[in-house]
Parts: sequence; C-alpha cells; structure tokens
Amino acid sequence: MSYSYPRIGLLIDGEWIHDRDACLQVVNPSNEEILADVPKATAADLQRALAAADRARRIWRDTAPEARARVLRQASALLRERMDAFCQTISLELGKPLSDARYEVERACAIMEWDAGEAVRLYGRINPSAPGMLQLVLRQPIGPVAAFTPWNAPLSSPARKLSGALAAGCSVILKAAEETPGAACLYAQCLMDAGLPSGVLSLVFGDPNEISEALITSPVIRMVTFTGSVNVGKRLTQLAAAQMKPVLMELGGHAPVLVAEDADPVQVARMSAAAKVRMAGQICVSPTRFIVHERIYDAFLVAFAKAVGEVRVGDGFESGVQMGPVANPRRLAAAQALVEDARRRGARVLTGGHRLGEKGYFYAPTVIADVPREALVMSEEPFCPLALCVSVASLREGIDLANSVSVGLAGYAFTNSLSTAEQIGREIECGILSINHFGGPAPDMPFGGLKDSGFGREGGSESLESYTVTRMVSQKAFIA
Ligand SMILES: NC(=O)c1ccc[n+]([C@@H]2O[C@H](COP(=O)([O-])OP(=O)(O)OC[C@H]3O[C@@H](n4cnc5c(N)ncnc54)[C@H](O)[C@@H]3O)[C@@H](O)[C@H]2O)c1
Ligand SMILES: O=S(=O)(O)c1ccc(CO)cc1
Repeated sequence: MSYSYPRIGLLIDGEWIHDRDACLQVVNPSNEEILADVPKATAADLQRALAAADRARRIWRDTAPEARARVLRQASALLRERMDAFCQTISLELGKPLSDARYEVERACAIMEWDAGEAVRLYGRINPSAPGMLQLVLRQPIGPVAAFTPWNAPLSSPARKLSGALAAGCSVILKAAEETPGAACLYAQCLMDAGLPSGVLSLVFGDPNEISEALITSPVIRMVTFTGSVNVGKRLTQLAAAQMKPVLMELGGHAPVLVAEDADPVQVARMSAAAKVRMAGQICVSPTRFIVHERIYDAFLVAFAKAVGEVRVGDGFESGVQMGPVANPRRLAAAQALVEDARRRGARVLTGGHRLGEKGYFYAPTVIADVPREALVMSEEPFCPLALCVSVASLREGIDLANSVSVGLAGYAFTNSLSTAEQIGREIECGILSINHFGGPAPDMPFGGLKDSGFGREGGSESLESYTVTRMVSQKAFIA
C-alpha cells in the first residue's frame, strides 16, 4: 500500500511558496526512502514573514478572544477530520507506529481545545481605589513570537506553541523541524482553513542558525519559544537576552525512575518497558535512569529485560509494531557510542545493545544494568531506547542520584508508602513528577523543567502566561 506525503512549502503572508532551493530531503527512517525536498527560506522570505507578522499583530490582538477561540476549535475539528492524513504523514516522516501517531494528533487537539478555553479566561483585575479613579491591570498579547520546534513531535510540538501564542493574541513565525516538516504543513493549512487571517502565522524552513539569528534579532519579534536540545536552547537564550526578549525554553531531560523497596518489581518492570519504548525513547520525558532498591533489583532486572526484549520493533505501518526506528543516523550513532562507553566501563547489557537490520534506522530496545555513575550515558540525554539500571541501598541514596544531573524535567517513582511518596514529591528536582504511573501532564497541567531543562511552562492555567505582558492603566474620572 502506498501512502501520500504532503508537498512541503513555506507559508508566508497566507501564500504557499515551493520554488526555492532545497535545504534538506525528508527521509523515511523505516526504509531510508526520500519523501520530499524542503524549500529553504531566503533572507527576503524571512523579511516578508516578519513584515506580515508585524502587520497582523494588531489585527489578531484586536480580534475578540471568543473569535480566536473559535478558530482554534475549528482547526482542532479539521485535525480530527484529516486524522488519516496526519497519522500517515507522521509515521512516514518519523517512523512512529500509527497508534502513537494517532495519540499525537488527539493530544494536539486536546491542547488546542484547552488553549481556546484559556483565551477567554485571560483575566486582568481592577485594583481598589478612591472614588473617581479606576486602576486596571491588563494582560495583553506580548506581540509577534518566533517559535522553534523539534522533529520528535512533528505535530504536537507546533500545536503546543502555536495554540498558546494564538490564543493569547500573538502573531507567530514558526520554524518547524526540517527533518519532519509534513505534519507542520498540514497543521498550518488547518489553521488557515479554520479562518486564521493571513500573516498571523508564517511557517518557514531553512538553515536553523540563519533563521534564528534573523528572527530573534529583528525588532518585530517580541518573544522566543523553543523546544529542543539544551545546547541550542542556551544559544537562543543568549541571543534573545542580548535583545532583552523573554524566552520559553522546553529543553532536554534525563528522567529518573525511583523504585522503592516496597514496590512490586515485576509490575513496575512491565510498565517501565512500555514507557521506555514510547517514541523509541526520543522524548524529553522518557524514563531513563531506573534507580531500584537493592532488595528488589535482581527481580526487577529479570522482568524488565524480558519485557523489553519482547517489544516488537518495525515499520510504524505494520500492525502490532510497538516501536519504530530512531529518527536519523545521528541517533543511531549516539546509541552505539553510549552503549560502547557503558560496556567499556563495566556495565552489563541485558538485552539489545545493537542495531537491527541494515535498512532503516532501527535500534534494539536496550536494558543496561550496573551502569557506573561516570558512564557518559548517566549524564548525557540518550534520546534513544536505552534504559539504564542502577541499584541503591536507601531512598536517600536514590534521591541524591536522581538529582545528580544538570537537568530536571520529568521524574517517576513507584512506592506503596505514603511517606516515601511525600519525601520524593518534596525532594526530587524536576518540573513533572508522576508517582505510580508513567502518564505525563494532560493539557490542563503545566509542562516544563527545572535547572538546564529550561524555564516557562506550557499548558495548564500558565499556558498563555509567556505570551502575554501585564500592563497597568489608571484612569481618573475627570481632569483635576
Ligand atoms: N526537548 C526535546 O523535545 C528535544 C527534541 C529533539 C531533540 N532534543 C535533543 O537534541 C538532541 C539531539 O537532537 P538533534 O541532533 O536533532 O539536536 P539539535 O540540537 O541539533 O536540534 C534540535 C532541534 O533544534 C533545531 N535547531 C538546531 N539549531 C537551531 C538554531 N540555531 N535555531 C533554531 N533551531 C535550531 C533543529 O532544527 C532541531 O529541530 C537530542 O539528543 C535531545 O537531547 C530534544
Ligand atoms: O507526547 S507528549 O507527552 O505530549 C510530548 C511531550 C513533550 C514533547 C517534547 O519532547 C513531545 C511530546
């Protein structure tokens, strides 16, 4: 069966542009076939996108919040209508199993519907004052936003950023990932078809450094939002700081999973296997360091290696496949190098630890036991299906190990003890903690990290905060 992949274009001021040199070819990571060329925005294209965002800024700011919410809800309805096209596109460009792609589309819809509701709840306040004086606190759109999204969530990452910014009343220029541009193009078309005025959204691809430099240093752009690696996040933050522009940074993680001595090791191992292979481990909240109490460590390892070893890996279009390939040869090389380094330092590979097949970027889901603290993989985000297991003698040792990395995004813990759960909740340094499950935050909960994982929150009642400024207006009833 053949599946169709969208034509990739730049969307600037309501017009799709295709006739540009290619900056990259999109490759299907399951079979290495070329899917499309990605047009490279020129410097003049970026200037046009900036001019459009500047012009549309006032139009969208002054559009009633309920009308903005209607556009987002209508776009969400279109996503559901076009579900098959989205799922096929995501599976083609990223290799995700179709069921995971469907989850991503549904999550994008839920995020947009949440933000649509928040658009009409952007309350200011009236401060108490003497008669004849009105003191208003207003929350207004910050202005044009430059948004940068990565390849691992080709739809839900752009949806997260666009729906927050658009709900708040900002125009946006999105640079989505060149590696997975198809879902972003389909998504931009849904927003246009839902009635978003021309120029409020532009979508560009090209050289990431050139684009970030041109957008962030332009006086038109008032705020920068990025999801991706810590290194790039720090570079963009420095660039924005030099222009006195605020940022929202959703960066990497290295999530610990604390398994306390009172937890059921077999049950936790089975749940851990399913969570580890989600998105082939290429997600910032992926559970990575399994920190297990020594009394249940061996039982956990046996059950974990068995469950991970049984995961069905393959092309996302095959039925029953639980994990697809990694996204690109960079991730394959990273997996191989991190496993070799851990092996050299004395870690035991219990299952996986090698590439699968020669065509496509498949890497076997891997469990590594007794990983020394100094192994590179204990501090570098693997962003591939590697699970690292370590035993600890006490909860204290486990919490200290969990907190020993420079990032703090997601964390997980398993225990049947209320006091253990309470201590972990208080002491683990991460922005998102799930106890006794691997679910992440729904759209009504704030998502974001501590330390090098970035700052700002997406989702929750905080969702629109980054995209607004607070202003005060005081108004006397008469001129004294
Ligand atoms: N937090 C996340 O969701 C996330 C997503 C993707 C990658 N990553 C991290 O990145 C690591 C490596 O992946 P990679 O090789 O794709 O990483 P990378 O840092 O090279 O790229 C990540 C994303 O940032 C974009 N990017 C790169 N330079 C940019 C710039 N100057 N301006 C704007 N955008 C820019 C890329 O186009 C890509 O979409 C992973 O190991 C992981 O740690 C994190
Ligand atoms: O699938 S999700 O949990 O929504 C999710 C969260 C974060 C990111 C960014 O890495 C992608 C997908």
